[in-house]
Amino acid sequence: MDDPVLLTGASGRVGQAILDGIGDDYDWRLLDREPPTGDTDHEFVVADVTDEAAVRDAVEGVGAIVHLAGDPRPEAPWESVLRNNIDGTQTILEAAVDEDIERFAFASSNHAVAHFETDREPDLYREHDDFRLDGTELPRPGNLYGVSKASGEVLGRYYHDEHDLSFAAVRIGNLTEGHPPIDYERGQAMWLSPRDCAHLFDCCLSADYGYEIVYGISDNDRKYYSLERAREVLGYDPEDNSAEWDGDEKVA
Ligand SMILES: NC(=O)C1=CN([C@@H]2O[C@H](COP(=O)(O)OP(=O)(O)OC[C@H]3O[C@@H](n4cnc5c(N)ncnc54)[C@H](O)[C@@H]3O)[C@@H](O)[C@H]2O)C=CC1
Ligand SMILES: O=C1O[C@H](COP(=O)(O)O)[C@@H](O)[C@H](O)[C@H]1O
Repeated sequence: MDDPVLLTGASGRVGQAILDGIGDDYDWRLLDREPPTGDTDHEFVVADVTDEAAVRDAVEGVGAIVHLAGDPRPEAPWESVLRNNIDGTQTILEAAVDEDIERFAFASSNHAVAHFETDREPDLYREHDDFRLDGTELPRPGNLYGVSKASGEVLGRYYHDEHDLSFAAVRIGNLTEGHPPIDYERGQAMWLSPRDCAHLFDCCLSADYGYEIVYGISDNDRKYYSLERAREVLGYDPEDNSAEWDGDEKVA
């Protein structure tokens, strides 16, 4: 990718994991509504993703977009997810197709499919259980935040079908600063390490695809999300496994 890549929500946890991992590999244009707290090596746009004029300026000249900006709280109220997550995503997508960008990677979430866990927990969190979601299932959100993430996936489907935009939704599990403790079974099953996160979004920026929904977790022994589609289409090859960690400590 020779053209700049726009990274929205760049100041957050996922944005920082991506920049820590592949910050030197692309010409980044960062966007966040909060100004950077320290020095940054990259161009930084302070803007809200619902501000259409600012978004159009930010998208000008970029070849791809990694769209992370939004309200990440599972308990976020409707007003917030409607504005920040749904309207913000539509604003960026509309600008993206007008700019004819090549690839669009979207931070979706495990919360878009949380109700598949209902009636299956805790068994599905355990190694012996072979239940897997593979990205072909319809959403079953567990909260309004999950509804907003499912809406982002559907918006991507529309912009792909209508405008031929390459769109990859990554249903991120749980990228935590301190790794989930070994006895938090759900967290262990959903863990995405910072380096696997950076690698996965790198794949989204380099692979050829049309419309994809993939799961964003590490290669955990416990899992109920399949990694097959991410491996096959994007070339995702995760290095980490939550079973080898307890909190910040490597135990295997
Ligand atoms: N951290 C995780 O484990 C997971 C994160 N995600 C998704 O990944 C994305 C990033 O999440 P985190 O980095 O964890 O959240 P975060 O809260 O650390 O970062 C989000 C960033 O987006 C910015 N932002 C929020 N609304 C904005 C707006 N309207 N305009 C411009 N900037 C805005 C915030 O200022 C913040 O810097 C979110 O969309 C979240 O839903 C999905 C699943 C799991
Ligand atoms: O989508 C998200 O999911 C992670 C994990 O959620 P949890 O409810 O299983 O802990 C969450 O940490 C993150 O804030 C959210 O954006």
